[in-house]
Amino acid sequence: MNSQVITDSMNKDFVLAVEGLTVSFDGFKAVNDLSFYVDENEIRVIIGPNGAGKTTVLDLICGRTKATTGSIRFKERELTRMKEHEIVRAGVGRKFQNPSIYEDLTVFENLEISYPKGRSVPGALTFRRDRAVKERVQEVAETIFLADQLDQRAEYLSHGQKQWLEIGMLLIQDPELLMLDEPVAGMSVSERKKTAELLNTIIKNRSVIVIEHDMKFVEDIAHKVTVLHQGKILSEGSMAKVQADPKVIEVYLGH
Ligand SMILES: Nc1ncnc2c1ncn2[C@@H]1O[C@H](COP(=O)(O)OP(=O)(O)OP(=O)(O)O)[C@@H](O)[C@H]1O
Repeated sequence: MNSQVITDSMNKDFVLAVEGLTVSFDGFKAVNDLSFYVDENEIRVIIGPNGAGKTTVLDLICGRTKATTGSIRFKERELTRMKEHEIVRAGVGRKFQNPSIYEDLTVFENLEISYPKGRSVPGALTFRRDRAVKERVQEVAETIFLADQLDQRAEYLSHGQKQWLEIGMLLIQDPELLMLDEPVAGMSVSERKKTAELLNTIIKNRSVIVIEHDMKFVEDIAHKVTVLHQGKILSEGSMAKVQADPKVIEVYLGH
């Protein structure tokens, strides 16, 4: 263990601590002895060439794929020993590349059905719960720029709005760690800008991990960038640092 790892792992402020993480598919290590740490209120962007292991890292954190060895600590809990739904309940939200919204429901209904069922409302009377849900839906709709579209069926939203709605469906559960896989793919320039704004707003209460190929967008949001290559960290640090790293230029940015 090098001194950087020792210093990092002793700091209790990390929301997420990934250490020595490896997953082997029939002997092929898609993620290979990976360690990284995410702070509270941090936007971490993971970049790297196709097949670098980016999506597999998110799959491991959310419990969709089981680690072969290593540890994933989220606020003192060991995620590698937990099931996917337990990890969601512990406060980890994950958005996949393709939106999985309900096209035939309205924006309001999509958000409403994502409101956590077990969440207690003071006084727990039905009308109180209904009011709490409504207020929360309204609040989230404003954050995702869809407050004027609450009654619209999701199928009529633009591609970008559908992506925001899915982010809203995760936000309503108030995750402390939100993971997004290529959130601006297929978006217009103005939608990309608004998505950067959205991420910079929601970060106040949580940490976010984003996988992204759009370097302009990465520049707009990343507090720190982790560059993956062949399941390992090739480079890590500020956008300026990784952009100037000859290794990163050689395997990724120069292409
Ligand atoms: N379930 C699996 N079984 C076997 N191999 C897998 C599995 N999941 C991923 N892989 C392999 O692991 C490697 C990493 O894949 P991954 O999807 O994590 O890369 P990525 O960095 O997200 O790439 P991209 O930018 O193309 O999405 C690839 O070679 C992929 O084929």
